[in-house]
Amino acid sequence: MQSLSTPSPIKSLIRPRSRVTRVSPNKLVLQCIYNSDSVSFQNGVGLNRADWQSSCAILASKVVAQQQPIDKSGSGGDADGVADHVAAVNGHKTSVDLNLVPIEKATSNPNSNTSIKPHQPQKPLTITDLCPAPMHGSQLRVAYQGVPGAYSEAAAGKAYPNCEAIPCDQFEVAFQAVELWIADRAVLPVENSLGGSIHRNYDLLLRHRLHIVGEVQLPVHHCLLALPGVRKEYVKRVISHPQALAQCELTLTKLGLQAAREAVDDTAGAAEYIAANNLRDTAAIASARAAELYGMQILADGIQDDSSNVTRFVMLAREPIIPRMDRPFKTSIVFAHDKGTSVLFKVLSAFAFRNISLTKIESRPHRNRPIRLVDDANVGTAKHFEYMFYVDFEASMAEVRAQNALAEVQEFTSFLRVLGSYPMDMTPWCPSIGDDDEKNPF
Ligand SMILES: O=C(O)C(=O)C[C@]1(C(=O)O)C=C[C@@H](O)C=C1
Repeated sequence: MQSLSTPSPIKSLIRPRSRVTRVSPNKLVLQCIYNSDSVSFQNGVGLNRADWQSSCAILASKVVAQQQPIDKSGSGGDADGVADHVAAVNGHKTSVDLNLVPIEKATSNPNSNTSIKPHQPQKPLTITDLCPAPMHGSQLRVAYQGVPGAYSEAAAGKAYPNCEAIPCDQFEVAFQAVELWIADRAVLPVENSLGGSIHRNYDLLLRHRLHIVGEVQLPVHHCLLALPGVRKEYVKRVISHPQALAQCELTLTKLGLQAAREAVDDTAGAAEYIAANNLRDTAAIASARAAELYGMQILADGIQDDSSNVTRFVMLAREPIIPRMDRPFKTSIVFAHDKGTSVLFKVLSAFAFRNISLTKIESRPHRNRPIRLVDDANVGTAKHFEYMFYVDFEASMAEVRAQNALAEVQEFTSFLRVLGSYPMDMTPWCPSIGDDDEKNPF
């Protein structure tokens, strides 16, 4: 991954949340080259960061004006029959546009670096052209939440080696950066083996229209950082991302720290904050890379409560990938039902009957209708909480059994969306260094 000299993250001033719309490929005017010191747009005009941010806001508002509403007629072209099926289940056949190479627009938009020059020979599209899967190219811009040194930055580098990692100050901004073509992908955490689900990202997956195109699992090895010369006994406060605090809770207690815990936006941001404010009574939980970047010393190494601490990140793109069957795939869906949780057993049985393993199930409040009143003449009125259910299962949407399972699920549910069908992260398991055999599992 290209190393960044600590650029500050994109702030949430980009624009209000994106509507269900799609920016067409010729809106690449929004593509910015984001450097550590200054940012220049494709036309070469140099800008400082403040200019860049306000330019983003202006450009963003232009894009909103130019965006086309989603074609609800179902006439959008999909890459093949499988993608057709996915889109149909999604209930929004809009996203895959075969016109990936805007040939006609080449002459009308000379500034666009994506247009094919008229004299270039035209190569036929191949399966790779249709698949916005990892390009491993140096130009791929990948949005993550946090500042350099955050685990999310490392996850972006693992998912897309040689990418240009773009820091964002909030998860939502990372979604927006992709929707606005400021970034090509976002890499965001969804769950940790100790801390559990990152609920915010589950909610955002539903509110935005990005597609999961991959996953990456990152072993998370935490360090306790303080300014050089600070001893453990001086530490009165430990600050970090809430997930990191949760992942180190037992060890912090064992270290005998008499310190209050305080949550901040990200682990590396905590280190940066201590360094910037010369806080000699405060320590951060963050990575060894954050220590290096912000001139901190490592007071304790490997302080996660379990050496096999791992965070799962999803890779998000504007377009889905075409599901395949030549390697293990996972599919993520979200569904709800008017009649509430009673449908859950039926839905899950659609997978069980086909021998499809579930790898994850999560429920979140149904934002549009959080409470359902159930009247019973004899007993009175009961209030049931309503949920959205998120399920990951081990099959590709290219498999008939997965298509049949989803067809059945669709019958049982009032809402169903396929968030993505994508290759499973099969990288060999390598837990953090350290032996936690003696640690209490509870
Ligand atoms: O704060 C960071 O460094 C992050 O990348 C965020 C985050 C998370 O949200 O879970 C990522 C991995 C670790 O689990 C701890 C924190």
